[in-house]
Amino acid sequence: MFKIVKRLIDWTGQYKKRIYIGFIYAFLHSIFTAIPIMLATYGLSAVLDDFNGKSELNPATIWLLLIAMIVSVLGRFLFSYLRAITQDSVGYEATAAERIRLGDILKRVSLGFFSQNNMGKLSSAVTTDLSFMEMFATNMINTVVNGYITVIVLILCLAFYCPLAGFISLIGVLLSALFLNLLEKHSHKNAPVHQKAQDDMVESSIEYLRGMQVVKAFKQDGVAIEGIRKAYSDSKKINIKIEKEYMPYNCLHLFSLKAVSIAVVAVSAWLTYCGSMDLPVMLMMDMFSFMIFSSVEAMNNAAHVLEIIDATLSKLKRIENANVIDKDGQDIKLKNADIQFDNVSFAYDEKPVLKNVSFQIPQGSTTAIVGPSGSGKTTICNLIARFYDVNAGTVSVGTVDVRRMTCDSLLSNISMVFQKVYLFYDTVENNIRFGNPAATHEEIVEAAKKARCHDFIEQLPDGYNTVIGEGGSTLSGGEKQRISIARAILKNASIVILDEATASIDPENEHLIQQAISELTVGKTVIVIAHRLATIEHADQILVVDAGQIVQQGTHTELIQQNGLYRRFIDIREQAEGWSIA
Ligand SMILES: Nc1ncnc2c1ncn2[C@@H]1O[C@H](COP(=O)(O)OP(=O)(O)OP(=O)(O)O)[C@@H](O)[C@H]1O
Repeated sequence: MFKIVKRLIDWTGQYKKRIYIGFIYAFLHSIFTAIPIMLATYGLSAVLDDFNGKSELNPATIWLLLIAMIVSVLGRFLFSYLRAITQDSVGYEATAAERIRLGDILKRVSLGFFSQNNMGKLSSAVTTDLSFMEMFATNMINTVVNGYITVIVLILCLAFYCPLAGFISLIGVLLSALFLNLLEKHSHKNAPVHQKAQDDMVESSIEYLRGMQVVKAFKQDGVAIEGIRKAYSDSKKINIKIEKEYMPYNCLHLFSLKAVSIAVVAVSAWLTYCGSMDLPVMLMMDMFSFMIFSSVEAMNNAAHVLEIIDATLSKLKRIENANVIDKDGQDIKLKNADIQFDNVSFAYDEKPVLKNVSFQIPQGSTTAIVGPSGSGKTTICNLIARFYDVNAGTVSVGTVDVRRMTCDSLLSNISMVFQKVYLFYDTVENNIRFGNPAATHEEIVEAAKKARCHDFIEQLPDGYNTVIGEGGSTLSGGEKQRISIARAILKNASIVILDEATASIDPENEHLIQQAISELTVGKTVIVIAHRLATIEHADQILVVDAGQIVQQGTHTELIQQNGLYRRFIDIREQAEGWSIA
């Protein structure tokens, strides 16, 4: 238990000092808890001695005792308050710091990390797991450490009056610690199972909500909800099993404490009966015996919760230890926006995708990438942005190997417009500002005008302050696309990577999107995964990708004359668009 508490204290990092100062306040609080009882005992003895004629009671002594009792009760509240304000907010602060740390790490890992780690696990780590830490981290430190500080102080006070009672109490605490240890062993075994059930529940719920459109369209709610039902039922079964296993040790722990309380009462009564203990001291012992263990009684929950915290800390550590791809990277200011692939080979895990790919893209030119589905077009773009690291060869941007740069410094040179646009649950203005957090309202409006979205934004109920549904659910596909272009325009990066929409967009929307793209790409180095004939035809260079290799490279005029994949591709596109090249 103390090992986990130590781990928890280390986790609080820069706030550790406040936890230790809190322990001092907890110690003083315990002393001030014992003092009023001891003063009351002294007062009662003095009253009884006076009553029995042994010694005369001085009224000043009574007043002094009363004042001392008031001071010690006030002291008790003061130190309780000081401990709370010093320790209790540490959980919130350490959790906030951990959230920022994880966010920063997840931003810098390879995208492959997200395929290897399921979303349920990652989502519950940054949501439920950290909320759990937020609520229980300092609470548990307080329960365990401050609880034992209190019990030790009270046992010492007890031993001062009656060493035998102090010794019995110590045995009680040791016995309870033994049962807590057994309880902990069970919780240790169950904590990862409990956590997995929790992750499965989060993952199946996310999956169900994400796939709601498909569920509705195919009327398959029964099939879709099957996974959730199983996850919820497994979690229920595991929690009941944990509870059942926990009960016997919990009962033994509480029984040992209660039995010792009764033993202390019995010993003090017997000693009083034999004449070796005064009546007031016996009353004090009885009082102590019922309050001495209250701080240790709650340890059963702490032992169980600490095991879950231990498993959570291990999970957070695994994420923190994820391979950050730019840990040796430097902030480099690029001299130009040339892009170069030298013999690049790349595989997703074991699956080879690109083989010895080499090409050059001069600054300010437009390169169209075409090829069959699954040939590796998106992968090439992902490697320019270093979403993954190459297995062999070099990707250079501005003549610098991308591995020499930090992700932030590389990506500050690149704007990406994806087919699948993601908008955040936030205002339209903040969604556009994502391209440049320092942008003013006027700059945002300017970018929105260039991206042809100003007019429809003005029509929204709160204009630029309208909150967009999660993922952009309250906007049309074309509107979302133009907002993402406005973001890219605002970023004003020298390299633009575009994935042209394949889904059919109505002519009006397509026209507006093309105008927005023209505004975005003017004077930039452009790499476009092209589907429209007009884009392909006007490109300075076309890369034809097939099965992870560049099979043809040149301008439209050069490639159309060759009897290769490009010619066949153009024939198909012409038929699809109803075009004909003379
Ligand atoms: N994250 C991933 N993990 C494993 N394999 C992947 C991953 N992403 C893509 N692939 C595989 O790599 C290959 C190339 O994919 P890529 O997305 O680059 O093709 P593409 O040419 O852009 O296809 P499309 O035109 O259909 O978008 C495909 O076989 C695909 O299944």
